[in-house]
Amino acid sequence: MVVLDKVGKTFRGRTGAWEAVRGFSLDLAEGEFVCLLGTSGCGKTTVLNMVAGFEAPSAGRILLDGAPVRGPGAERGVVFQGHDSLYDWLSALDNIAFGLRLRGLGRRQRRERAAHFLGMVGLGGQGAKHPAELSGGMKQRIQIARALAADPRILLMDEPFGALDAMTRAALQAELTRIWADTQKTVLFITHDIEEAVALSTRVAVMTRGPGGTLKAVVPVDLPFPRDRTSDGFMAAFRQVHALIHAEILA
Ligand SMILES: Nc1ncnc2c1ncn2[C@@H]1O[C@H](COP(=O)(O)OP(=O)(O)OP(=O)(O)O)[C@@H](O)[C@H]1O
Repeated sequence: MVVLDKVGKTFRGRTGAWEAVRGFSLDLAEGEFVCLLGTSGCGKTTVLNMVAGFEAPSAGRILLDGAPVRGPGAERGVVFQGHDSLYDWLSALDNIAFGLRLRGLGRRQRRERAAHFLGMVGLGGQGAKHPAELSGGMKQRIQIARALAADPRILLMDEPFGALDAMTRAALQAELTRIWADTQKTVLFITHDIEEAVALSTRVAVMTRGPGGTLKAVVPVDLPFPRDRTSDGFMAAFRQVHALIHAEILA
């Protein structure tokens, strides 16, 4: 479904050129949940932004259903870290419904659809609250609901749970697993957290450290959902990914 073929990205600015990503190749099949893991600054966000169509590769190509990505598109939904992208002056429900206007849905349909996804992220009945009245975890759920309501085939998530406390994070991980199982979306998910990557994904893609970050290894995680984090299989996958990352930290 998504093909990254020897993708590179060099940023050119006042301080000169910076090669963020080099020769990165990875294929995503429909319905897969792939976590992209790597040390800080290795180029994870740059890869995701290129798949999203926010940045153009400087080398290689990115294909979606066989056609080159030329910019953002409705079949790709993006969830960022933090919650700055919510509109403060709109209620939670209206934040979710906002993008649906572009899809030509009537007011009533938009609100019904928004309410459905509000329920899906566990916030049913709280749609009238404004962002200032919501906790960080709730705002993050609204962002996820908004992305899901637009019904993209591909979800691109850049450390969506990075700023959350451990308990909220675990709750949202469980919800995301359930939603993914229900909707069969294809997901590319960035995280720093090895346990999160092993808990959520069907494959963990580990990057080398930057500059010129590239794919180091892919670890398949062939364990049933929801995952038992204390099982031998989970521990074994964790150790495998940990060894790959640790080697990059020491490199
Ligand atoms: N617009 C830009 N202009 C110049 N350099 C950039 C730009 N965006 C990213 N970079 C550089 O590219 C490298 C990779 O950045 P990127 O944000 O992709 O890393 P990351 O792996 O997502 O990091 P983190 O885990 O810390 O968020 C960094 O060295 C960063 O400084």
